Amino acid sequence: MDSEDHMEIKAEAAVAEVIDLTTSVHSRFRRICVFCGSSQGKKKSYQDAAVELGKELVARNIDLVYGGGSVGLMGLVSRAVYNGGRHVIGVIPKTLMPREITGETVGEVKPVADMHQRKAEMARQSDAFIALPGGYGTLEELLEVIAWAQLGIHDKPVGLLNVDGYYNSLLSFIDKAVEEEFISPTARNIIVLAPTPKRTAPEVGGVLPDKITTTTSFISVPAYVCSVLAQNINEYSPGHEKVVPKTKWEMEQLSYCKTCEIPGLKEGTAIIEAQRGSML
Ligand SMILES: C/C(=C\CNc1ncnc2c1ncn2[C@@H]1O[C@H](COP(=O)(O)O)[C@@H](O)[C@H]1O)CO
Repeated sequence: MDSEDHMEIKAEAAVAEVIDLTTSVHSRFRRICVFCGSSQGKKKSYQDAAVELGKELVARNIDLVYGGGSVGLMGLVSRAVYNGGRHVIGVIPKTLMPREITGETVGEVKPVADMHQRKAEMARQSDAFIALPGGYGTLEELLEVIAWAQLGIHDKPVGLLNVDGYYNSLLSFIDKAVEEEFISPTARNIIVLAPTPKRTAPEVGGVLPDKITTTTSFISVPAYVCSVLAQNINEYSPGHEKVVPKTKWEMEQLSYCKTCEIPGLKEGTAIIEAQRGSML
């Protein structure tokens, strides 16, 4: 047995131990919203991470909120949670509902009018967010919940599962924005953690780092990373300053009456969306 094999066995034992420990951990979250690709991505590690994240949620008795459908990583994570016996809520805009677009959704389907409502509903339903690799849709969803956290619209943790360094360039960009003083250093920490699973980490051999940082290296075992991610978002408390307190959003969210179903209101009249702030 060469030293690499030996290392791998040690790491697998460590993973087993971590999973064992975490299955008995009770999360403060009941539901987590996962943003991820409607495609599966090129590397198997992306797909493995989706399945492992789903299993980790099950192990922690956490239900899933996601964008509905069975395509890509969305399908993998939702089936892993559903097959593990947890509740799955898929929030789908009516226009995406035809089966040939999204595939067969497992669990509960919440139809919504459009993409804006979908994001609001996914946020309302969840206690935390985790992004896996994905494309434009995932990026948009991820950046919106980060921006909302910065503004104080919600104070829910946002986790990033940086599988195989997929998000390294985004993280470098964010670091650049901090350096150039467009993002405050404290707002940088809205992203709870960014593990980089990499098969290069003898230092991991059975030892759990307290916190994962962007530079932490990992043996490429998504289960381990998912487990630590779940633990770290569980411990998150917002450290950044809030521009507008949540209570103010609750008071001042405006929307415009489109259907005019409210007696005495003219179509297009601004109304206070009383529910919205309290939903988030
Ligand atoms: C256009 C494609 C598939 C369409 N099917 C989708 N079904 C449900 N939700 C979707 C779909 N495509 C995008 N989404 C949402 O965006 C996120 C993923 O987008 P990405 O661009 O693939 O990262 C996902 O979280 C959904 O909310 C074929 O791609």
